[in-house]
Amino acid sequence: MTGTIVEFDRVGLRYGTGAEVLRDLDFRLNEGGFYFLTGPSGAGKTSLLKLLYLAQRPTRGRMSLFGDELSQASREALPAYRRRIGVVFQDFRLVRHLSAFDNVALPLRISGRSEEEIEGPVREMLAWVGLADRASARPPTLSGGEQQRVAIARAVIAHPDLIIADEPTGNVDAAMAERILHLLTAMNRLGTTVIVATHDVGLIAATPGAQLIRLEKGVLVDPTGALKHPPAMPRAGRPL
Ligand SMILES: Nc1ncnc2c1ncn2[C@@H]1O[C@H](COP(=O)(O)OP(=O)(O)OP(=O)(O)O)[C@@H](O)[C@H]1O
Repeated sequence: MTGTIVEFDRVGLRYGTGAEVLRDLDFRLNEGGFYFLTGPSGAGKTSLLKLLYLAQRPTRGRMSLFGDELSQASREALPAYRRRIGVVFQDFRLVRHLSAFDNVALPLRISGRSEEEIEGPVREMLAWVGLADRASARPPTLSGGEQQRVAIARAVIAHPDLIIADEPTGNVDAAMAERILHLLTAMNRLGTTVIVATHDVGLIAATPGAQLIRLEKGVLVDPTGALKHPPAMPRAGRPL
């Protein structure tokens, strides 16, 4: 896989009339790549992910997704692109009145799959994230870590072309973090491009094939070469 799935060309983002929180972002993500997005709190990681999952438009520059230039695309054009993306939000964003099963089933239902095609994969995915016995529970009755696992299952169930995960292991223990990473790397091996924002050095160290993108105060610290010549992987224990 050698195609470009994401391309940013001097992209900037500001909220309202504030200062730019992202500046001059110039980078590419290759189809089938596994990327970690790191940087201090407030550096702009979530903002960059919001651009990628089309919840924010760049205020400057050009951005392409799946080969199409989208900075000026109409609002009506965006849902078709969003359906190709699985997102794990930092705050989960589960549908409160739906069970864990129905939350995970949502992307399959949206894509028109029959109930027979949905039942097995959803049960299997819930079992994988350790929630087989919580299938009928609604999000408000689940712990933060359980909600996070439902959110991850929902993001990957329909085998999207791109998975975007914002701190996907922030609320789970080390064993579950390893399981989640395994799930993401398995999806990646099947061809899905994965980008994970994280402060978790252990997660990065456990993913030798991944590339690092680092943001500091809204700019890529290696804007020209971060991805063409990725920096060395950090050693466990070194702060990100
Ligand atoms: N909706 C918003 N309106 C105004 N400013 C915002 C908004 N969202 C984020 N910001 C600002 O943009 C900057 C980058 O925030 P962002 O959440 O992208 O950082 P982050 O790197 O994801 O941080 P963390 O690691 O703490 O999640 C911060 O200064 C933040 O206050």
